[in-house]
Amino acid sequence: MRRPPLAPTVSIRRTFREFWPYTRGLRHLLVAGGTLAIVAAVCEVAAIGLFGHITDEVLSKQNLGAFWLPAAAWLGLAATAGLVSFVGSYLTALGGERFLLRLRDRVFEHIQTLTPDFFDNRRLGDLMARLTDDIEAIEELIGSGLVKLFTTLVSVVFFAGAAFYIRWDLALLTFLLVPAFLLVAKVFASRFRVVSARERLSNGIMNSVIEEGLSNQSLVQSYNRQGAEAERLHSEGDTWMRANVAQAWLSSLYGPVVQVIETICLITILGFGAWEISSGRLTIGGLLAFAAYLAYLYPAVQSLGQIALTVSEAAAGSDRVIEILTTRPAVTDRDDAVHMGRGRGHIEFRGVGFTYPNRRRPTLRDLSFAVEPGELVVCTGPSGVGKSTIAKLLLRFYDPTAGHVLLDGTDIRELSRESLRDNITILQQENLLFSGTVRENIAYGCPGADPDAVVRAAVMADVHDFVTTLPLGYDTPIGQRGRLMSGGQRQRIAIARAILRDAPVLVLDEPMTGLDAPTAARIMEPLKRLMAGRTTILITHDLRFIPEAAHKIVLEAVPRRSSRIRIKSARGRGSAPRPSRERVPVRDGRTGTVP
Ligand SMILES: Nc1ncnc2c1ncn2[C@@H]1O[C@H](COP(=O)(O)OP(=O)(O)OP(=O)(O)O)[C@@H](O)[C@H]1O
Repeated sequence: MRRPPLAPTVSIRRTFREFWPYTRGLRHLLVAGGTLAIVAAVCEVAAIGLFGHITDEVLSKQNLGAFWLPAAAWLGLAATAGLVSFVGSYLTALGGERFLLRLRDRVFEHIQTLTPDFFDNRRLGDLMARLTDDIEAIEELIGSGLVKLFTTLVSVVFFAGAAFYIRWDLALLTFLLVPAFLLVAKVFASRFRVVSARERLSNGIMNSVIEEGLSNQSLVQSYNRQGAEAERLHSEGDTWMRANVAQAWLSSLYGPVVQVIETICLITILGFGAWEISSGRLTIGGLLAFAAYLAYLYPAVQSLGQIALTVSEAAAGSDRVIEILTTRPAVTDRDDAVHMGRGRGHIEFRGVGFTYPNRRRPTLRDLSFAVEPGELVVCTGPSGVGKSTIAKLLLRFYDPTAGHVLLDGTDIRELSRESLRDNITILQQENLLFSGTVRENIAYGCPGADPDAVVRAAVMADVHDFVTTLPLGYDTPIGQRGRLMSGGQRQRIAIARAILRDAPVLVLDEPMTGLDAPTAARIMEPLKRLMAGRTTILITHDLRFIPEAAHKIVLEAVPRRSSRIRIKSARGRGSAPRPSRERVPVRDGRTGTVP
């Protein structure tokens, strides 16, 4: 399988510009967290000062009387530092988690504005990884990461300031080695970003393999493909492992490299300090306090470098989230889109042509037909000729590349998608149910529906008697995608949902697919009740149960680059066209028209 490319790299500045607005209303938490962390650092600086004082005034002079006051002050500082760092960490975590929640909501909201084409061209597991792991990585950059960066920087300034205060010349000597830290951090961070991008991609692919493997378990087991699936996961897991090992290699190497630089610094300081003490220019307490400040300072400098690695990792995640956020929906509402109320249900396709994105050959060309309010039209024709595409155009999952689709005489591009879709109910080939209860699934299109209305819809859909036999009746869970139900039961629950929704236009896309003849015949009764009084486009191969009075649209694939449409009476194959419409010659290619 072809591996998808890495998401385009985005600069850190752009990442901040993109995600910083999401911290609005949370910044006070982050600022409070940062401020408290600074207070904790100040307490630590002061505590180290007291340590130096105790060494010089108590230990060197063997004066126990001078011990108690600084010891009590030290204890007080330690308690204050503990308390403020606890509250600070909590507030930072609170701000970070709220940021995460907000960002995930936003990305999910955005994803739901994208047309089905976006999902058809991507793997679900990868999208899930972007909505979970990658978003968490961004939080580590913008939320808690920013606070950590700020507090670490402030700690560096404090400890360095304290070290300068004790001995500026020693401190200066120490600081000569700081550029070495920065250089190492820079080299590691750039390598880390490349490796992290690969790891993120690999994580997405591995999630996809798990998601596909688990959701298709019945297919996997019935085709004895368990070994192949395990192999597929192993192979992706292996790629992911390699990326992780490369990450671990870099971050493990980073520690010792920095440690060596740190040790060089400490030895230099101690040597220089010993010389200063022997010549009487520095006390032991002064040297110990100085060394203690350095012991705090170096880890802070080191964690600045570590933050650079975290930033690289987070940037790889944010590239993938920004890639989604910058994807524009193929179909949008116009600024002046009309919000129509309940329509009459007159449908017209006028000279419609359509080519799927990334396809060169058109699926529909110059297609015209009209359906009167309340009328049933059956759309039939060979597989792959474009029948379901008609439903997608009607719902504005795509816009036609030529011509117009009209609802009650208005081009549907002029309507808001929400109001258009409120007027249309689609019953798809594969019944899409959620893993809630029977009641939740029936009421899916009508949240808050009256329980009696749910039961009435179930009665009309011929599913009520069955539901009453379930252990919890309407509150019985139907399993993942309704898999605890039979195909016919799923279909009837979907019909009840459509009845409850009560839209004037109905699109039935192969409602009999996968059902045997008796089940299909049984479904036909509730379907007729559903269709009564609604404009219905029934897409089907199965003409056995087509109502007598139905008119037919036959999409025909004509040899070489054309297909044509005919409208016939449903009473017999090849019978005369409807009186109000006439067949016209096939025009330029794939489809012909009946205007
Ligand atoms: N998202 C898509 N991207 C690209 N091509 C697509 C997409 N969906 C469908 N097609 C192509 O468009 C053509 C028409 O598909 P459509 O699903 O409308 O056919 P159909 O007549 O409903 O077929 P069937 O009866 O088998 O369901 C097919 O050749 C199909 O491969």
